[in-house]
Amino acid sequence: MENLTPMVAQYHKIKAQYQDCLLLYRLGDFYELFYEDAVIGSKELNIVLTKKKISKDKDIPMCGIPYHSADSYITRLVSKGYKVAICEQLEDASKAKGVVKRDVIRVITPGTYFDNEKIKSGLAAVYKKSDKYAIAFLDLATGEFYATVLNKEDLISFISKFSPKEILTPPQTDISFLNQEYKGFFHYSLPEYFFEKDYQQEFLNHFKTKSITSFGFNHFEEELIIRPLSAVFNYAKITQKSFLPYISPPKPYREDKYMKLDYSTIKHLELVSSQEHNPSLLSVINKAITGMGKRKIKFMLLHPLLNIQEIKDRQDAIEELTQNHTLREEIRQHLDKVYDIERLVAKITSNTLTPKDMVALRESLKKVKDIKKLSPKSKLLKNIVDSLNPHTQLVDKLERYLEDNPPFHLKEGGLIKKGVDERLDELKSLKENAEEIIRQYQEQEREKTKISSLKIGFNKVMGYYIEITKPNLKLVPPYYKRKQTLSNAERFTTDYLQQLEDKILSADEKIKALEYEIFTQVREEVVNHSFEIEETARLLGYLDALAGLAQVAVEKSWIRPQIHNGYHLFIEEGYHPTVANFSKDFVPNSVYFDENRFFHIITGPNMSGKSTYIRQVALLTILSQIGSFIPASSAQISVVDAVYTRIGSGDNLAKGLSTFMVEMLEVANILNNATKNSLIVLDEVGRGTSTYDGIAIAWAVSEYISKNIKAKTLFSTHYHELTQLESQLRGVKNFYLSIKEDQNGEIRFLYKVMEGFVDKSYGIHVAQLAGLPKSVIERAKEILLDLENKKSENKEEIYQQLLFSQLNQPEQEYKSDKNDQLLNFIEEIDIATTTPLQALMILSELKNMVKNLKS
Ligand SMILES: Nc1ncnc2c1ncn2[C@@H]1O[C@H](COP(=O)(O)OP(=O)(O)OP(=O)(O)O)[C@@H](O)[C@H]1O
Repeated sequence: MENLTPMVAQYHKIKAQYQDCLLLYRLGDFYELFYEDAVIGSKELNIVLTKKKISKDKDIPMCGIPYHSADSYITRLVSKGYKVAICEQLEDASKAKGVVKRDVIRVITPGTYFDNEKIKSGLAAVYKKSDKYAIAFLDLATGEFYATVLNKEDLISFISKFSPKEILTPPQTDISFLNQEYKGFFHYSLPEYFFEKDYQQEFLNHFKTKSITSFGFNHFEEELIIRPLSAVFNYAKITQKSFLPYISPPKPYREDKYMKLDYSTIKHLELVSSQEHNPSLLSVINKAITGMGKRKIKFMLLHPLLNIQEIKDRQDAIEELTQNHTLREEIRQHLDKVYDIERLVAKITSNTLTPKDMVALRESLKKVKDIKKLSPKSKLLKNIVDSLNPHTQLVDKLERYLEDNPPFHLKEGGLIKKGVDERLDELKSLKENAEEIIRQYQEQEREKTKISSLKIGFNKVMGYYIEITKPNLKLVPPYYKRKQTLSNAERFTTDYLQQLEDKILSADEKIKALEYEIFTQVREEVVNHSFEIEETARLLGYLDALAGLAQVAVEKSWIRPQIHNGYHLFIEEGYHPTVANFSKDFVPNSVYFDENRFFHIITGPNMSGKSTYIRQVALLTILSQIGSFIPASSAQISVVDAVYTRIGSGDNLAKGLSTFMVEMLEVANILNNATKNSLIVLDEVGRGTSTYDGIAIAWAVSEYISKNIKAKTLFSTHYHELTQLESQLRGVKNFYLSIKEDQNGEIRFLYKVMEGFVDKSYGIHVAQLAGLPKSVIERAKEILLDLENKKSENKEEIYQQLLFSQLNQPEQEYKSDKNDQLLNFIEEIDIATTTPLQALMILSELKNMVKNLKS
């Protein structure tokens, strides 16, 4: 290597250990980036790229960010997926001999950046064995730590529910399928050894256990699950170094406890995030007050329960809170003073805290005592309140020790109250009373010396001194030591004054150091209670979530659905929880599923409310199974094991798959996985291809579900032809969204679901609503009228023939007489009685026939 200055040589040595990171190298008040890092930094942060001279004829690229505002720059880099290594000066630059000692004190990565509340953290490790994926998820900010083994589909859904920012795998593990579904994470590979024996041992040692079965994991999955667990844990430990927050033992994630909600269902039903201006369901029901409560409601929404008793326990709790206003209000008022304890624990244990965080923790824990005074009756609420730990001793100590209004910085003093430490009190009183003490000493010396003009003064150069005017010099006692001679006076000091001066001048520094020491001891004590405090945070979060759901129920007059294990599912006069929120005129609708009517075909013109209705049923079922009340007049909900949806959305192209392919993949997933206890919501399946293919697929899918799966299904469609299934298949029932047509042919949407179907499309009306030019609409109306006025007897026949010729006819036969067929087909068309939709289908078939003929 060329002749490098000692500092550049040090840089190279450190950088070599952090090759995959941008190295922020501390130089005085700046973090500097060099070489390639500087080029990247200046581009990504939009800061000037400069040069640093490292030898007579060599410059290297350099850019710098000020130490005091580094956070915002680091946030930007990390959000873009860079890992940032923070290299600090480890000694006082002014006292260093040679180049200042430096080292990396922490590596900040997208998944481990837990100390910025505006950015979501979350780290996952995935280990693949044959077709199984062991996954561990760790959020350093909130302490969530889960692990499980999943198949590919469930892995996608897990990732979308927990949304980790960083996913770690051994090299060559392909998880690109995740990226196709769920964006928003960075994938890094870790060396194989992170998943192997030594690291596993490190992990077990940390938790002082011999096996992860002690955390509740199954013995037969142990060998697999420990791999991502130890990888994720050791990665956090290695990157965070001494800033690693407290990590509680991992918990098994039991997906079989919860209703299955796959990624597309979560997305299509807009459970936690929505497109455009629609609100998500979460935003409507999330009336929790604390961070813990808000996170708990999100978890509950993404994990509806299957166990009836558990659901009922939640319902009982929410019911009590809706009926007992005082109880609800008191809980919420207490929680209003509770900070995000989980985040506070992370900050305190990782030593990234400010003194204010410690006070915030104290104030939050103090509220537990008040909450424990409440006496709810329902089992779950009682359990929560009884299990809450008031942390009496710790709170007392924090109360006795911590000042109520400490400064922002740890080393500025002002942290510890009086009465905690004698030395500290003495120092403080010395500092506060310095003037008085000096005045008293001056008084004392005046009396002793009989010099009434004796004066004690202070300046920065001399410190404290006793000033005696020239005429009085003869009275100066022998223990006075001369310090300075002025023209008309002399200045002295005494041993006592010297001691006082030392004490007073060093008191401030000593106070700060002593306060910091005491504060650190108190912090240690909090760290030792981390596990119990996190448990308290979780219980408060649960209480907050239940009180929040009760608040929604009261504000919106929602009712308690009856939950049962049978098959039927009735919702009377249900509302869509998010759409109805914004529309005063929302029309309620009912749904009624039982063994004889479980497959509902919903027809109706565009914009008549089909999609809203079928989503509403799914959302109300999900809400019921999280234990929430729902917007309806009454409801009986059978526990469903999964909600599947096939609802078109515009963002599929990003996956590189055609819309139709995505549609079919989703349908395949449903047909392969749904059971009789599932709820399936299909919105216009088959629309993405030619009309005939579409009808054929929709028809066959309906047959398959109603004959083989028998799941409760809502199928909205524009293919009126499907309504014929009602007479052919058991369980199939037709419904339509009604509209009203006045004498002038104007229509009004009534949004009411009725039994049966209407064989009219109203396409022109919707076109009119959409703002097509008036002349086009008028002309279309004329043509339609003309067509409708003429009748045909064999219209249905032709149509049936058209429909089934493709479904039933052997291909060979079809080809042999295609010429004749085409001619017959055209001859048999009765234009007068063909509806616009049928006309379109006929046109499409004609095109197909001509294409066939040509080929
Ligand atoms: N029950 C209701 N009461 C009042 N307004 C409703 C109701 N249901 C739906 N709407 C309103 O009607 C509009 C259209 O609803 P929706 O998208 O469900 O219709 P659609 O029949 O599925 O339409 P398309 O067939 O074009 O997809 C929405 O903007 C919605 O706000």
